[in-house]
Amino acid sequence: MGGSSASPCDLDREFAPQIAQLIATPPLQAAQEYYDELIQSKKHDGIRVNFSSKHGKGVCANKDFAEGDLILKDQILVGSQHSLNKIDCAVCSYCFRFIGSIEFQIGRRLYWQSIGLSSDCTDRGHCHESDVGSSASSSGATKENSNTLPEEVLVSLITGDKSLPFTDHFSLPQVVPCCGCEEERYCSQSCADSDWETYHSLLCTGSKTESSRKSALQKFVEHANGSNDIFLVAAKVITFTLLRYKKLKIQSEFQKNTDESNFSLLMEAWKPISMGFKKRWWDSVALPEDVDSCDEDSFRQQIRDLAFTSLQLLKDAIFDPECAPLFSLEVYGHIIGMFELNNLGLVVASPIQDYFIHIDDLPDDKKEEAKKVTRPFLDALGEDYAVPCEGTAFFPLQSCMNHSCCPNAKAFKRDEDIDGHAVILALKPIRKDDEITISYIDEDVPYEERQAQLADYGFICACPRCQEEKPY
Ligand SMILES: C[S@@+](CC[C@H](N)C(=O)[O-])C[C@H]1O[C@@H](n2cnc3c(N)ncnc32)[C@H](O)[C@@H]1O
Repeated sequence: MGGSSASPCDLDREFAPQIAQLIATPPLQAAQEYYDELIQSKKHDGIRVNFSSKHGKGVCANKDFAEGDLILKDQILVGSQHSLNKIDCAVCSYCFRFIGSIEFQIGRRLYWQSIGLSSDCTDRGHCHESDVGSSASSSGATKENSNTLPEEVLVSLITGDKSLPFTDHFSLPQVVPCCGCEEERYCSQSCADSDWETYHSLLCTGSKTESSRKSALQKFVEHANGSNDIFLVAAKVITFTLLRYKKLKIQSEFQKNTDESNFSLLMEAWKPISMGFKKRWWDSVALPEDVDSCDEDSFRQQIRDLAFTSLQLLKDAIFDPECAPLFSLEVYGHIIGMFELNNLGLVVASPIQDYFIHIDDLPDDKKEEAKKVTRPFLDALGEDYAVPCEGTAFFPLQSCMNHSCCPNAKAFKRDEDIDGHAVILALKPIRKDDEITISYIDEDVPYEERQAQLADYGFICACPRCQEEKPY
């Protein structure tokens, strides 16, 4: 679609040349320098980022890897837990580690479940820890009680008054609340400070925030929660850039305050994001199966309108005239497109699973005793008793890895990987200079299905396996 109807956003016209620079693929040399520096600063000496005319960026091995070797632990640049997943998992909003205690995790999940809020419920406007114990406040309840545990038992798990056996083997970091709002919680003061400095000071809806911004932010969040929570992570990209811009501005105080010098600071602040592979969201998203191809234009127009509504709400809250091009629909669409196209799932396994496995593995006498206490909780949690933390994140190096249906590496969390870092392990021996590939999809399905899934990423796979299995 793109060009078939004019953008509803005035900024798209007013700042067209600046926007073109923001969304352009960075020059090869600048990109190479950026990745070389990043790899050096993070000491990922086993890899390098290469550029080819065929698939753009790709990651190559800088040394031999044996099967099972760790290739890379890639730190999130910008990420966010899915809104609905917040009901199931309490994690640090900065590093995505599980926090509190096993009792806290189990208690809050069963509590929300008991009052009808669960991750398959669509109204999640009221899930604050401060509501615990006052179920009348949860007007969003939509589900029958699915466990029979008394509310006071659940509340005492959350408050720490009740403990479960053997949880001391699974201690989690204490909850450090955001100094402003009830939404964000951390595993340490240092994560709280980093989040504040990097994104959250502009997105906090708490007491430190001026009331007009607060209500605008609340409207933005409500719209994202009711439509697509990818807007929340897109907003974080914008605040990440704005806050970097402000820091650079302070550092370069001696420079002239012209539009030109401000824009070059904005380009510098945007640099880590500029490296991500991007396309306009509404142009690149695959047409859902239930949308007829003759309705494609109107489908794409609807997505663009949805993004525009979200952007307007975000602008009401945090618009900064010095960084106006960043608030254009064109840039917003490319940021969202970056998350859609980069295979950027964030997953952290729940410690609840390890806890119940531990109970099951106890010697018989201890096991019986412990199970008498834990069984009702396990039964109430049901089949999905250990939902992992899930979200969307931009990993600067993992996002340079190309896809193969016969990959030589895999994103895989080991027992010790308890935060949001992406962990890439070798699936087979990899020789120095080989390209490192991962699979963006479930590769254990037939050729046609794989190609259909890869349509979401905007390419047709021609890896050795696909060439072999391609029907003539
Ligand atoms: C996560 S990025 C990978 C890095 C990308 N090559 C770049 O230049 O930034 C995903 C995009 O890379 C391209 N890509 C990845 N694997 C590919 C493959 N096997 N064949 C063709 N294009 C591929 C597609 O355009 C895809 O949407």
